[in-house]
Amino acid sequence: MLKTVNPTHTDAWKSLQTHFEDTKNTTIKSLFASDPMRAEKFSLTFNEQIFVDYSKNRITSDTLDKLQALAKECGLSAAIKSMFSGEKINRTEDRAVLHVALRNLSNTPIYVDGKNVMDDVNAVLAKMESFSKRVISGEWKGYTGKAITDVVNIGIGGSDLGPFMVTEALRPYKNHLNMHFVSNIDGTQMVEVLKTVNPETTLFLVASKTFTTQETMTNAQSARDWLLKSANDDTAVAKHFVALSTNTKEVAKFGIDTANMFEFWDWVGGRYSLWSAIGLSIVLSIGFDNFKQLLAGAHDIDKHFNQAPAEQNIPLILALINVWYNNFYGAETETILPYDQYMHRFAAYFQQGNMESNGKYIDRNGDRVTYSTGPVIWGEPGTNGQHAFYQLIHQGTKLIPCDFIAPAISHNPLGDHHEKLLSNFFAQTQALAFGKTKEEVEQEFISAGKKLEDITEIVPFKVFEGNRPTNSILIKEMTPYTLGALIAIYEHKIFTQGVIWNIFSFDQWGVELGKQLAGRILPELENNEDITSHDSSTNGLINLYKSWR
Ligand SMILES: O=P(O)(O)OC[C@H]1O[C@H](O)[C@@H](O)[C@@H](O)[C@@H]1O
Repeated sequence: MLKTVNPTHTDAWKSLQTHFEDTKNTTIKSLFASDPMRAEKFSLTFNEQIFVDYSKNRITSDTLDKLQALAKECGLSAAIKSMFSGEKINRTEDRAVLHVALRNLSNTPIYVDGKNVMDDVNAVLAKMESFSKRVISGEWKGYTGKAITDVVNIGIGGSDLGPFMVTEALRPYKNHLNMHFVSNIDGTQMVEVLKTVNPETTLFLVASKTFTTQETMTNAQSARDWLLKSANDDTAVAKHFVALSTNTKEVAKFGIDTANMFEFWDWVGGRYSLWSAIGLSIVLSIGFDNFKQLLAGAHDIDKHFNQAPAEQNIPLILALINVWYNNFYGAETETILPYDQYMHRFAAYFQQGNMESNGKYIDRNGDRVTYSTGPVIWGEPGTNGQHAFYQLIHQGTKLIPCDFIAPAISHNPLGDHHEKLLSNFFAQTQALAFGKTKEEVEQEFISAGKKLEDITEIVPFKVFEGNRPTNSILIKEMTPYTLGALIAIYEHKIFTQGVIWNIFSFDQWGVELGKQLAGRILPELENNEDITSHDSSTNGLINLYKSWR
């Protein structure tokens, strides 16, 4: 069972507070100087393929022990058991949280309401496999008898970000099918995609857990109209539209044959759904065997998270380190910085994963929390970020813990590009941790033939105080397996933090109010009447829009 514990009332929290006061002036530099074994002590390897170095943090063994005690007092072990055993831990929606069942390749039974969910999971996987084989081989034909060349995934949020991020990250594994993703209600995105595809050879995947999301339904309707303009025959829809959803009724209502529906279940959260039928675009892009490798990587992390001792548990340690910065140092944000162009959507993916999960101010008792919860997540691929926002990370006034991620082996070994890329990956965490002292700056000037009296004014600007915390995650090669594992590491990090912060990580009520208000405003935009029903700002904006359109 999920215990509800106010983390700030635990003994561990109090002890961490004292520990923080005692150690807050210790620098990463001094921690390295006092322990030649530090990097070895503060790093872990997963399956000889993912190496996590967390030594460049403002932590000691003592810090980690106290953070581990906090996780324990907050009931983490029991919470993990509750999730994996299908308990309804998403209490505000009365649902189990079982993305782990979707990749449970061990096939051990997992029960929800007395039913083993693995039967349904395996049946849908088999359906995805046979369907994808038919599409990839060209056996599945469009309405004029031609094979499919283009796949358009229509979905938003969790029904877009995961599949798009993964298909991009695994581009080296992709087949001949051209993949497109349309999420935005802005007609521009759909129009631009439709310009590049042929109705005779395009397959649309309508991806929506609820099948009621305004953006997705509007985009799907426009795509359907576009197809029928060419096909002139309703039966073409069955050859060009499939649905990925939990809502059979709405799928049928939309006019998609439920035989072409790939089902998933209410115990799959949208932002955790890339492992489900929502991953069909991934399967079509890289083939079922590669998709299974993605599941295998995640499943192996599930086992690791469940079984590895606390001091060797990668998701747990990463979660604890960021609780330390978030709740004791007052850090507000975290960056994810992949040194891999294929992973250009990875930070965006975990922006939803993390911020929709842990962006909550109500605790599990329904009370307002008195401490900071989920951080702001942001990031861009290196080295682009270096030439954009790293200035602030190096010399700004804010503490920004960073995760650096890079593959050791490149899929595109072009000249010395990868060595150059990785030299930046190594250099940045070094610069952030150790900085550059006044003396070092002066020495550099002197070596370049300058006189001390001529440079005193410029010196302060060139000093880097360092002590900026980072994790380095070095991946042997970005494969479906290692990507699956990496995603699952971040998922379990989010879960762990949600347990410590005593919040419900698997609902998302915060997205509802805006939707509700947009629903009220939409009919007001249909005429040219002056609007007076809102506050003066909203009225003014609507009325100006109406006069300008
Ligand atoms: O898959 P759906 O039902 O279309 O939802 C799409 C998105 O809608 C909302 O913004 C939230 O509920 C997200 O978690 C979800 O991913």
